[in-house]
Amino acid sequence: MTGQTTPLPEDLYRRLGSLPAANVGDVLDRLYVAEAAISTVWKGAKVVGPAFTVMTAGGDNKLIHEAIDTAAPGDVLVIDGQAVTHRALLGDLMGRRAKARGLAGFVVDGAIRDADDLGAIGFPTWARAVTPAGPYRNGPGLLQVPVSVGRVVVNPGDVIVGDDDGVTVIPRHRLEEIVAAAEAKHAGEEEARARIAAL
Ligand SMILES: O=C([O-])CC(=O)C(=O)O
Ligand SMILES: [Mg+2]
Repeated sequence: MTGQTTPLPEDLYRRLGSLPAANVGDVLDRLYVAEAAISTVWKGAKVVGPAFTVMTAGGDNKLIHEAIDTAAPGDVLVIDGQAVTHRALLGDLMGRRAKARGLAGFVVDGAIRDADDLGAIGFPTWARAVTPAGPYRNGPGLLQVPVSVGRVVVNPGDVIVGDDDGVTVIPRHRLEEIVAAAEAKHAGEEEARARIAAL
């Protein structure tokens, strides 16, 4: 199955782009937040976009190459690498191809390499580990199936919100409700900041 993801309504990109992943997680009852090991490989990365999912055998990136070629602009590749960290599933060359295709970022339950170069090209990437050891490219793997990343189930089209704190996953059918609730939560925190500053 390689079905295309549905882009988000434009205003939701803007609204989610100004919300911390933490506040989005808060209004999901603090569930749907990838465990801490799934962390940004360069500081300042931020992503919002629909998940294009990849399940791959540990240490093998054959299906990630296919995903880079077939995902839609704006998609976040969410890669279930079985939490294997002794081989990097991708690096800056794949990041450059993904960026050239207009993809929005990588979230990898596995390892990556070339972390500094991914930062230099500004391609948002979260991963469990960084290692210089390269991948194999034999398969197997699957595209656009439910996957697990950082102990959270991600379905194709779920909405990924990633920042310096980590990655939160919004189930697609709850998108509008969760964005509105997270905005209220964020506004409440901004008020608290102002109150504290005035003490
Ligand atoms: O060699 C690979 O398959 C992964 C890699 O380092 C790159 O994409 O730069
Ligand atoms: Mg490389």
